Amino acid sequence: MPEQSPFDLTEGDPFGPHTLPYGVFSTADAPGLRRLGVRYGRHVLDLGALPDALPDVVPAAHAALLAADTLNPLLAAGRPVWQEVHAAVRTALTDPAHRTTVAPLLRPLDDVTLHLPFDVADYVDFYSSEHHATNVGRIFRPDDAALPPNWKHLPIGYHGRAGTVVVSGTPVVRPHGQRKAPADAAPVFGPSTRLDIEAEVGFVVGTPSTLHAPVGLDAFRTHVFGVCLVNDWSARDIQAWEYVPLGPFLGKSFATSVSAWITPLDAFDAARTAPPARDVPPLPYLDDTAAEPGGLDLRIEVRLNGEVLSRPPFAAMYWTAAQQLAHLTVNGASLRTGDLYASGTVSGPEPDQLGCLLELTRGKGPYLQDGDEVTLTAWAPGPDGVRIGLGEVTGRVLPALEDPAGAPA
Ligand SMILES: O=C(O)/C=C/C(=O)CC(=O)CC(=O)O
Ligand SMILES: [Ca+2]
Ligand SMILES: [Mg+2]
Repeated sequence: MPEQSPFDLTEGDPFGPHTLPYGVFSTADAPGLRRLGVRYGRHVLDLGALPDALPDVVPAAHAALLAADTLNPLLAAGRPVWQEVHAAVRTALTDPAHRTTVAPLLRPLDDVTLHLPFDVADYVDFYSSEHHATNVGRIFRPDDAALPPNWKHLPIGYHGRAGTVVVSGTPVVRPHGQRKAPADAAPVFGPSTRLDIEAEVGFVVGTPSTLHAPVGLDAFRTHVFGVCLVNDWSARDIQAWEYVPLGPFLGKSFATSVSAWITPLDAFDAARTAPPARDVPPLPYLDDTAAEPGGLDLRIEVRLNGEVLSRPPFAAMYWTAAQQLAHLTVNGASLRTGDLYASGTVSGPEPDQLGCLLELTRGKGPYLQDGDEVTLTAWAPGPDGVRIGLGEVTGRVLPALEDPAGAPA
């Protein structure tokens, strides 16, 4: 069989010219050298080499951004530059006149190592699925109303730990911590026995904002560069004991996995959809009734050791990413390039649409075992019936370390 050209994508490939996600890669011949890349089919375009190869297509002014070893300089450059770079990449990959020049810059995906694509500044996690919040409320707080009284007035969130955001493929060591079941007399310390996943979608901030200048709903596209997949690993036993009254802490800060590819926001224009009807009118800064549809029709799939566990529908999220950003900054807090905020666990109304094991097993387990591998994938409808792939976020659970907090010798 003749070798297939990297430009001839398989029919229905979700990484065609309408997707073009950005990442960071290295190759075996220079493992210490990280380079920006764009995924095209089963190949990665070496972005750093593009300005020299195609000076008439890529503005020379962008050469330094593209030669960086992380996406942050490109993220910081702002939306007009994102659009210029995108247009140049698309031309490079789709105009047959450039094939001979571009072909040597395409590396087979199987030959590269993918890295965390951006330096994460702040990390925030929301709680914006009504189905998830209702289910978790019933399990964690059976004597209270399932949704707290503030839930339909603001997108609840908490600040997570940016330094432990890891790229897809990074193993996750089972964390140690304190836990105490209601019937226990005292807490015990040890490896989590209720390690869980949370299937989420992440939004990556490019353009920073200034202190005291809230980012309104209409400025979402100015600031948000793109979308990734997130697995917010959660130790339910640690979480249940520690979270009152300040919220999640060590039960979630040990690792948060993100996909290696960040897909530009504009790739999801055909996937925009109206969010569910809000039965409580939001305050003006969150009122999106006059705005462009803020929901996104992303179809997520959760697999445990290869077997499909559920298919959470992102279109069912109550609060949108634009509302989350407006809320995140309404007190005057500023955004930094590389801020990551995640949607919160995505769950739909059906039993096979739940985004975590806590819900899938109604709080009874089983939870993750050592050696288990969890993979989230997703796609969205694109123009003309094509699929926009979000890649995957995968991670395997490694056994807990031996007594990491043992008494000093
Ligand atoms: O309701 C709670 O006490 C806790 C909920 C979560 O663990 C969810 C969380 O991290 C936010 C989310 O992913 O929706
Ligand atoms: Ca979460
Ligand atoms: Mg986490």
